[in-house]
Amino acid sequence: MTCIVAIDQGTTSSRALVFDESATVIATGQVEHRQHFPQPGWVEHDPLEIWENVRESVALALARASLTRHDIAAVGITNQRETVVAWDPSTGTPVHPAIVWQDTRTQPLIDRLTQEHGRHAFVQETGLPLDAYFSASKIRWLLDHVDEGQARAERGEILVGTIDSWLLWNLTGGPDGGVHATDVTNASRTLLMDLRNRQWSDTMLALFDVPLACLPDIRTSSDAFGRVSQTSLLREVPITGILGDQQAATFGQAAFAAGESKNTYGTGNFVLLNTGSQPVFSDNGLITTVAYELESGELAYALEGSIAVTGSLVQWLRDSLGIISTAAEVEELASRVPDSGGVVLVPAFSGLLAPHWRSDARGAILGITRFTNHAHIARAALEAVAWQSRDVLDAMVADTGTVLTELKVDGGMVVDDLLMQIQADALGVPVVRPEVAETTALGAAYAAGLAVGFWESMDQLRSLWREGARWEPRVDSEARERAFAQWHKGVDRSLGWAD
Ligand SMILES: Nc1ncnc2c1ncn2[C@@H]1O[C@H](COP(=O)(O)OP(=O)(O)O)[C@@H](O)[C@H]1O
Ligand SMILES: O=P(O)(O)OC[C@H](O)CO
Repeated sequence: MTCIVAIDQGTTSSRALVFDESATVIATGQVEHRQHFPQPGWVEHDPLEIWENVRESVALALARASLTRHDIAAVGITNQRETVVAWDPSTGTPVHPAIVWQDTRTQPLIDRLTQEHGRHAFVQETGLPLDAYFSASKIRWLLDHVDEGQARAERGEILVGTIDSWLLWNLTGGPDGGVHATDVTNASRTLLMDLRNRQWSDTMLALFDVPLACLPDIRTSSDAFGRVSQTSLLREVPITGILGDQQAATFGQAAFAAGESKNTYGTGNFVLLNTGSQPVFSDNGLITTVAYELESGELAYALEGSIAVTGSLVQWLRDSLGIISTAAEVEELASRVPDSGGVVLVPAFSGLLAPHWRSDARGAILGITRFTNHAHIARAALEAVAWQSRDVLDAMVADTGTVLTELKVDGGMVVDDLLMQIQADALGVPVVRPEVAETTALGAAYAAGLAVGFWESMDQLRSLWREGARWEPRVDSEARERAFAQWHKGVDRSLGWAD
């Protein structure tokens, strides 16, 4: 049997999935990595732990599928985006822990640049506002805090990249000829790429003083990136697909036409709307990004609403409040009550991203009475996931006039049937989950498979999409809008809390 391997390196775990030609998952391997919070607002990962976990998850998946490298036509990579790794190419040793997308340590630099230029000064160039979420300020911080960082980066003695580049370089041999490249979707999250020509922007490199010598080449998402090195289980297999995880999910959902969208529920939530071959800019707090570009010339941009805290809110209920012992228990706890009893939970743990973009917001639980119990808090947490998604989808409708008739969903949280019902109720349109909810990995597999002729066309990929489950809205519009207004009251209270 010939298959494709997709590596999905996410915020909480690394997965490897083996897909056959019908886009069915044959086997998976998954390994979680540690989250480091060395100071408030800081989030770090160990790049070597991630690389090791990727190797282990590939080994697990191949063993479970009883396959060897001879059965694998190509490898695709998809990854948590914006997270930055810097390493010494002579040894392959990271010069600092990875700075994760959620990390806000660079807020002072962003504040200074915003004062000087204005928050939206580079939106036409990059699609993005000046924000600590994106890679550029994290790269600047790394080069400032590593011994002789800037000088070594200028000489190419430090390489810098997002997680896809770190994995690609290691997979293709590391110090022995590793390829330093990235794809256009990952590059579009750095604040350093020119959105129109899809190459590093001189203006942005100068603004953040990032040397070109340390950065990867930007390639299309379905490209001949290199072959896996001799030391790997997958040796000689070509790596032919790379996409940032949210773009990969969009591709895996076959949202190939302008107006098609998806919402992925992972550590955070990310809604992407395909806007076609030209970038569309938002008046309502969304960002503009590249959805995909294929070697064949197919190019699509997207509007994106990025929500920082959704699945991680469930982790917080588990790890910090201790009101559940596994993530899955949130559904049972929340279903003990018919509603949140008037409680609104705004999970602005390090500010709010789309559509508010308020770094001064902080988390709030409002409306607590003597009647409130754990179940109400759990229910309010699920409602917060749904309302945050509604805020972003409303912004998309306002920006593009696209009418939402149903919402395609995927990601780790969509196994939660109660959450899916709450989401349908919050939107007033059906929520639809595909049979293969691992659309992130599937998108990377599709990109890799298209490049080697494993799949022939995007039409063929579209025909592989199969509906798995559907939730119809159950509340009337008056009740829905009343609850939504209550949510906004909570959001207003959370703003301006941090200095
Ligand atoms: N049954 C569940 N109900 C609600 N949330 C869940 C459930 N199972 C997992 N989660 C949440 O989903 C997230 C993991 O989703 P995943 O797509 O694997 O994330 P990532 O790609 O960001 O690593 C975790 O934050 C976890 O709290
Ligand atoms: O790893 P995930 O699924 O939480 O996705 C993270 C995003 O790519 C961050 O922008």
